[in-house]
Amino acid sequence: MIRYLQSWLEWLKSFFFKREMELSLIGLQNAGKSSLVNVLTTGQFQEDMIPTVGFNMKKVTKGSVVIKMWDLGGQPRFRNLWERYCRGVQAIVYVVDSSDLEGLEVARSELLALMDKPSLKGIPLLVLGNKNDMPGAVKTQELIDKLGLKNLRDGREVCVYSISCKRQSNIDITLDWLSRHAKN
Ligand SMILES: Nc1nc2c(ncn2[C@@H]2O[C@H](COP(=O)(O)OP(=O)(O)OP(=O)(O)O)[C@@H](O)[C@H]2O)c(=O)[nH]1
Ligand SMILES: [Mg+2]
Repeated sequence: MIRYLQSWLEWLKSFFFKREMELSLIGLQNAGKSSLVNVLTTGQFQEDMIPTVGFNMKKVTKGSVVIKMWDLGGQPRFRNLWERYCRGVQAIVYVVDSSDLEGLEVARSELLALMDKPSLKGIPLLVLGNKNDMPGAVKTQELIDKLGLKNLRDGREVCVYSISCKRQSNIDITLDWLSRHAKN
């Protein structure tokens, strides 16, 4: 009876007291940022996506947490926006196409340059190796090495997951990680 009452109170609390978090999704063009936003907000994956021009904003609610997501364009001409949209967020989500070996080199240099900005010091980083459904996609450990993530762990929380928006694999742990980083 007490357990029932406790869970009911939890539910009531989550209904009335929502916490908000803001995050930015960045990464090269074609990595799957907008696909991830779609999967998180609608549960649907689409093959035919339109490249993001500038940025979009979407919200998703997980329990008592409202997650506000800035989805940035990854083409070279939009990358100068990344820093501005990462300032002050609770988490930065860096999406890479883990099946694009040539792209990983550029993904690495863009990420390291961004993480070097003093304005983004200490902001937790979640790296998502997307498209793990593709043949030849690199595994988590290889992604850590190829992106030079060990160099970033100094004073910043860094987490890496291998995901697929298409197969919707590891989307649940991604959402859990995000909601854990909401401000109290
Ligand atoms: N096989 C596979 N394809 C995916 C996956 N996620 C996304 N894609 C495809 O990758 C392409 C690019 O996806 P987007 O979500 O538009 O990529 P983006 O990172 O938002 O690209 P920009 O907006 O240009 O920065 C689309 O054709 C998607 O269908 C995945 O997990 N597996
Ligand atoms: Mg996009």
